[in-house]
Amino acid sequence: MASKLLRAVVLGPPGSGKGTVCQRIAESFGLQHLSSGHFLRENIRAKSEVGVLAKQYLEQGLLVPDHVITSVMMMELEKKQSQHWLLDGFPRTLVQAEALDRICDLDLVINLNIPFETLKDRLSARWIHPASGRVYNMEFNPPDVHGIDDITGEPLIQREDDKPDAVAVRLRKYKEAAKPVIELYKSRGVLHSFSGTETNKIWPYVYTLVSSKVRPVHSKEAN
Ligand SMILES: Nc1ccn([C@@H]2O[C@H](COP(=O)(O)OP(=O)(O)OP(=O)(O)O)[C@@H](O)[C@H]2O)c(=O)n1
Ligand SMILES: Nc1nc2c(ncn2[C@@H]2O[C@H](COP(=O)(O)OP(=O)(O)O)[C@@H](O)[C@H]2O)c(=O)[nH]1
Repeated sequence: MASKLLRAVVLGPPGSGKGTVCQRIAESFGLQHLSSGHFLRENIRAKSEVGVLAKQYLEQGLLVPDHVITSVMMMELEKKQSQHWLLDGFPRTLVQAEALDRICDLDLVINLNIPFETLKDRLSARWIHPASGRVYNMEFNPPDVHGIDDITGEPLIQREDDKPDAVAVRLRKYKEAAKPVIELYKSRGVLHSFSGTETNKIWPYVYTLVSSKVRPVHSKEAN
């Protein structure tokens, strides 16, 4: 199998399971999972310059300006040059995709196609542990103790932008912005789309696809 470092992206609307799928890929293949939303929320908590600027956009379910998120991601990617990585939530627009093009050639783009009603239901039941970015769902993967993070014992919160009004705006904006990005990757032959309402059913196909590019951490072959 090629030893080239994997450069992969997971695309999909809010609630489509990007974070869930990326976490599984990261664990199974030892890849770095880089979530743009998580970096932005960390900056907001730290009240950094980027965080202060980004806060107003996230609260309204809007995208932060391209140059802001691009500079955050380029800084993070620079630190990970010698590792396999997987991007979650970036690129979100054609301008962001073009910026990413300037620093790497993508090997794989995974596109999650999930019905609108399913997205709305999932987001209203999503709870997160803000410090780590761990994601729970009151039906799909509830915490051991209601409202409490399994690992740290700290309280879980619901994101402001998971409230119904913000969700509708986010989903509409996603469609508009993502269309040219999906077209670009399709035209390059790197796009792989997966449709369905359950992550557990999509996951085996994603696993097989990623296995064709990187060796799983726990496979017999790897031991
Ligand atoms: N390239 C990006 C990525 C994220 N965001 C902002 O960060 C928020 C949260 O991003 P993320 O965690 O990726 O969330 P969504 O995909 O919107 O939802 P999710 O966790 O639900 O993927 C977005 O709504 C948006 O305001 C952005 O402006 N530009
Ligand atoms: N009911 C259900 N919830 C899921 C499924 N897959 C993921 N989730 C939950 O749906 C929410 C959105 O998933 P997440 O991975 O955060 O999606 P993202 O917004 O695309 O990153 C989270 O609360 C997940 O725990 C699934 O197959 N069924």
